[in-house]
Amino acid sequence: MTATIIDGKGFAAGLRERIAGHVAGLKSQHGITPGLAVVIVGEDPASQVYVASKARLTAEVGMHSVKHELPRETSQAALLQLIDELNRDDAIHGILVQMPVPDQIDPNAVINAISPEKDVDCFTPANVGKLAIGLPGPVSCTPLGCLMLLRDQLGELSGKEAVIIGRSNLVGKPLAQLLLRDNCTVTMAHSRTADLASVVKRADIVVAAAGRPNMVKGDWLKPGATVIDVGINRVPAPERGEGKTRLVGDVEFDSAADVAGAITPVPGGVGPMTIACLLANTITTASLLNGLVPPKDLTP
Ligand SMILES: Nc1nc2c(c(=O)[nH]1)N[C@@H](CN(C=O)c1ccc(C(=O)N[C@@H](CCC(=O)O)C(=O)O)cc1)CN2
Repeated sequence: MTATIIDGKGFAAGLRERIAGHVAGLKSQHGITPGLAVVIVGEDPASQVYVASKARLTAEVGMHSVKHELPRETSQAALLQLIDELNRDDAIHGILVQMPVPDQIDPNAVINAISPEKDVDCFTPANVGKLAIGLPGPVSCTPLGCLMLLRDQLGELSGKEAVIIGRSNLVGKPLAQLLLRDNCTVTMAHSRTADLASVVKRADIVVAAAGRPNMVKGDWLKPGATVIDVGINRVPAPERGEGKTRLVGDVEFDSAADVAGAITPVPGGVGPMTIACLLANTITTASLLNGLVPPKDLTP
């Protein structure tokens, strides 16, 4: 293995320390305690873990942290009613509804119910539009985390060839906007891209966000490429015992690490950045809601 391992977990810890400093500043200089409400509907085990971490880390940086756990059978109307209350609650500056939601709830109805001013996921059409044209506002959490890691690793991104595999609203599309802003030449690849391996081969930056375990192989990569693996896939791990599982990314780590210049691991890469950037966005929305300029180090 020759690649540098990008320590997303460590970077996220440092980012949370800086965020704690900004929280202290907002409290002491402006009397504002940023508040984040996280909402989960149902008992999906992975979502429960993520939501518990979000609530705990929100409190750890000194913010007001609220968690709403609703039963699986909650109606859409009941969820929209809660969102409406949170929209009107002055102690809350950020609202996050954990995705996915159960089938009886339309995710678009949920997203559209959240006030764009408190939309810390950057899911609402208003904020997606602001991101596209570069206006201040929250930035999609996982893409912002990827951008921070890339800037930290490479310094200047201008002129780099970036290939993003996956065109989701959550990761692929917003990350393309951010990399374009940093003057990368961006190619969006997806399940219908012809000869994906040769498209990836020309990239200085490869972002794998396809949701397919171990899809990107080492021999697809340009030597020295920087690889950001957004995939979080739980696969069987019989070597650990019967019924055991382990997490893998969308990149075949061992073969990729022999060719790449730098690579994020799974776990410990992009995942922890997603939650740290959620906290960063809460500082951004708390600042904007109070007529303040958000801290430069938390925004793209
Ligand atoms: N409303 C939202 N829902 C979802 C989002 C989101 O950004 N907003 N993203 C994903 C899940 N996600 C955050 O909610 C998330 C995924 C993974 C991690 C993380 O830290 N992963 C660890 C491994 C954890 C494990 O052992 O399972 C890692 O990669 O090191 C954080 C957040 C879907 N829903």
